[in-house]
Amino acid sequence: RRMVELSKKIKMVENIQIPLVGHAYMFLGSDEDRMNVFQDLGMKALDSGGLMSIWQGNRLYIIVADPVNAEAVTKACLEKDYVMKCSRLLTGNGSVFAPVPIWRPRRKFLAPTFSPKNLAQFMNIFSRQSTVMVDQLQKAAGKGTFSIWKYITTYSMDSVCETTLGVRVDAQKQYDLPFLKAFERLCRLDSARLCQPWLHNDTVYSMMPRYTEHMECKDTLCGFIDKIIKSKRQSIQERNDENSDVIKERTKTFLELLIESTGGEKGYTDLELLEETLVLVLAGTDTSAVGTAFTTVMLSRHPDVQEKVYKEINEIYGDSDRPIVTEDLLKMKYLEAVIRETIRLYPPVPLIVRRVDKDVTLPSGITLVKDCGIVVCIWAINRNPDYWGDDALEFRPERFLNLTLKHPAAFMTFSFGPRGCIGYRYAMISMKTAVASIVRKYRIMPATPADSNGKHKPLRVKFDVMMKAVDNFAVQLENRV
Ligand code: HEM
Repeated sequence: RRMVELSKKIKMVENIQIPLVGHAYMFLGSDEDRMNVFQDLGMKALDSGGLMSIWQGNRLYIIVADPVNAEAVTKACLEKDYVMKCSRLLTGNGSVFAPVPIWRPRRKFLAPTFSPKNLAQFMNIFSRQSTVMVDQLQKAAGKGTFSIWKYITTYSMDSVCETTLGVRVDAQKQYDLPFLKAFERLCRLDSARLCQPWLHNDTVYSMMPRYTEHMECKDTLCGFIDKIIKSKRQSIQERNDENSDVIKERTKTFLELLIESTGGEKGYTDLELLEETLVLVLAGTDTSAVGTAFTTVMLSRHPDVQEKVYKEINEIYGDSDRPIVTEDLLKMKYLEAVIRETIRLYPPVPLIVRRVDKDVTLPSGITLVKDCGIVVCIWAINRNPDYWGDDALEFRPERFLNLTLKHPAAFMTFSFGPRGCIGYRYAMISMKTAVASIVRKYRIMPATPADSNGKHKPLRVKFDVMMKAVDNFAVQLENRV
């Protein structure tokens, strides 16, 4: 009843409401249809002052498209929505989807492992893996249109596995490893389940044939990581026995940092380590890969911007083919602006869903009642003309040079508040290294040429756990000489 009263205070989406279903039917259709619905709802929320409401079955969801309300809800509503419980089948109590009492101490242990000092020691890994990616891309250079996604996502997977677990999975060279296949399949199964409300119930899902497949893939993935955890514990023990300072100074993976920061043998159990490292592999791989892939597409469509990026890189390296180091990344200010502008317009995670666990009064005076859901529409907030100007929909990287945000939550790509992305610095290092390595060697060209006015058709996007390009990030490459 309180939700019904609230729904009268916030503009409701105009589509017909079906008894018991509400507006849930709007999300049926293809991945592209679903993304179009999210975009449309976000833009309508913008038009109605930043908030909009929608019924999913018997629950009211509030769509938030302005940074003032987004800041308030991302700080006050830390519980993930019930719909996210589906993903716990894979990540258990891993921090990304865990209930607040479990998440809070875990975030405390995880946060220091992402310190700039720890991240800087990973630079040689990103650099080496990006060299492998550039070599692999040679197969596609000069051969017309192709999808760059496979190359970028395997670069990301190799980097994340090496920095998190300390293993070289060589995904860039061998695509058919059981671990990789299980990872890919699980992402698809999870995404399909999230978008089909009738599969949300655990009992119903456990009776479906796809549940068996889900659990088989989970066993493959977890078995692989569990073996690594056990052997890492063993080698840390051996190193401690040796007491060698030289060895202690080498690169420490997230797994080792977590074992240490939680108190070694007396700290996290193997299960807790498994859940947290699995979260890092899942949250860190495709997110950064999508950001990198969208950036290559934007560079292909904006040759003037690409030339500026190339010039900046050329000033750093000239004719040298030395590897990229941390200091180089600090000099790539324009490239950083290009990546930020890309992920403003094309945020890899276009929305987040939270649950109101106790009444929350928004700055506008509206009180969100316990148990309603909140969809923070990152897509729309990042395009809000009140905060980005009349050219909010245009790709203009210059806006990020010396930018002071009009509101701290106006750029929402990495979310906001205590539960925002912990890996944003890591992601920026990974994306900058990847894009710089590609532009250093290749000229990126669009899949199809621009029209006579130099304009391209709008980029078509779909919702597939993350937001991706419908054409799977098609571009062309040409060697720079
Ligand atoms: C462009 C790349 C990335 C984007 C756009 C992104 C986006 C996000 C967003 C939107 C959230 C917040 C969800 C919420 O507020 O409910 C999040 C959470 C998280 N991200 Fe990222 N992420 C990226 C890269 C990474 C990387 C590289 C890692 C780790 C290596 C990572 C680890 C995490 C973790 C662990 C959380 C959960 C935080 C918590 O609940 O305390 N992310 N990310």
